[in-house]
Amino acid sequence: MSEAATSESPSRALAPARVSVRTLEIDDPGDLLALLPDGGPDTLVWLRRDEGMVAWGEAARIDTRGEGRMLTADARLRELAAASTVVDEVNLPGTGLVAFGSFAFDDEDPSGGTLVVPRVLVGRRQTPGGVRAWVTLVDAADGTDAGVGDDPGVTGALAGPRSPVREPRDVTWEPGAHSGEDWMARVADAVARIRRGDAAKIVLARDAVAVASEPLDLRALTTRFARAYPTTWTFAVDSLVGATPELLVRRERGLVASRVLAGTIRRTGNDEADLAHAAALARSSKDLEEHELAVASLAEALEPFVASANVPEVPSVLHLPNVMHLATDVTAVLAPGDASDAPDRAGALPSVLRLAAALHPTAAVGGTPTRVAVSLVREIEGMPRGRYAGPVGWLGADGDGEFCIALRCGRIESDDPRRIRVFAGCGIVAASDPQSELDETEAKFEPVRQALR
Ligand SMILES: C=C(O[C@@H]1C=C(C(=O)O)C=C[C@H]1O)C(=O)O
Repeated sequence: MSEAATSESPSRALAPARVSVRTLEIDDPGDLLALLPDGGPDTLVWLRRDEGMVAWGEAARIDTRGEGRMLTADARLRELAAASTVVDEVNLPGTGLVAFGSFAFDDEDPSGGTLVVPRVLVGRRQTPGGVRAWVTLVDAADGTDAGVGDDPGVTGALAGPRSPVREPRDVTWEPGAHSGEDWMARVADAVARIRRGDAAKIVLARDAVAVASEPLDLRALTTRFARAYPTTWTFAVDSLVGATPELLVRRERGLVASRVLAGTIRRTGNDEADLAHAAALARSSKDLEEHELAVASLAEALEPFVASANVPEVPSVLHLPNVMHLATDVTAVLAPGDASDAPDRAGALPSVLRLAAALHPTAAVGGTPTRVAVSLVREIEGMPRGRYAGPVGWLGADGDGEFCIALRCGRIESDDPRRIRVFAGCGIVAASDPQSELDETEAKFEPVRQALR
């Protein structure tokens, strides 16, 4: 889609015309989550295996809606970056001007999408030479001082006042849009449509609402996610919080990577039995078929952007504490964009957000074929997904960054932050059994349930 077409999508940009950004190297602060001053809605987290970023405050915010929500946001961020002053003394992925983003699954969803440029960001990353850490301060004002002249900004950012972390208390659960019985009837409906030949795969999700006695603290939730699921991406962006195992796309210096997951079994807690189940999963024709559909659709969507791609022929089994998934890690080398695609971007590499826009929705969260499956999801699921199953992640002004698929997550309600709506879904194919799919959603709710316990 051209930039001209995307600019028609209704959007609201609260971004100032420019910002002033400065990144400085700091000593390794260790636990990044411990630096967050409070756990309120402006908390931003992107963390995996103790590496990543935490951030807070809003120096700039870009809200978009509609089909072009990601491309519009990408273009707005580029405009902001072009007008801004950036002093980056570290030059690693995640330094300089960085925005965190989250986007709705469905083009028509009123929750649209958001990019936030935080006021303060602290990051840490393993490099061949050891851990490197940095702080980025962003000034929304038009001045040139990012507030770090004599370092009081950095000191203030790292040692400022912190409110006590509020652990979630007295959490009760309310049913979501549909009862378990009702949802299984919807799965049976999807299976019937698939057997009739309407689609090959339809991903159906369900929701539930947890209510705590006090406003939920994003520091408490992300700390629990990061501890229990260190190999997944723990995130908090625009009140969407979770721990997702699925990388939609990473762009780093001309290389792209994506991790396709499809095909799932629940873990039993008995390692020996789980190993046998993992072997069975790797041979299960239902799961392999579901997985192949997902890999093929990702490779096809990536194709126009890359010079070469490596797509393993056989999936591996990803072990998580709650479930195991069939997984395929796809890697590729990007090719510069051509003028017919985006005239202003001829010769430039597509940003990670542009790639995310092209890949979303994958078969892992929509189905196959994409268009038909997404309209069947809308019709059969009967529930707004909001930001669940949409892209969530971050990007830098240079277009590098990471977007995952927002799974194993929930969104804290803005008008009542004691409440969080959580989601889980599964790929339905011709051989799916409604009760097993319901059990699978229960296993996928587990990370959020555990974080709220
Ligand atoms: C849709 C979800 O998970 C997706 C569906 C899977 C499946 O059907 O096997 C596996 C991983 C994810 O790609 C979810 O967790 O909500």
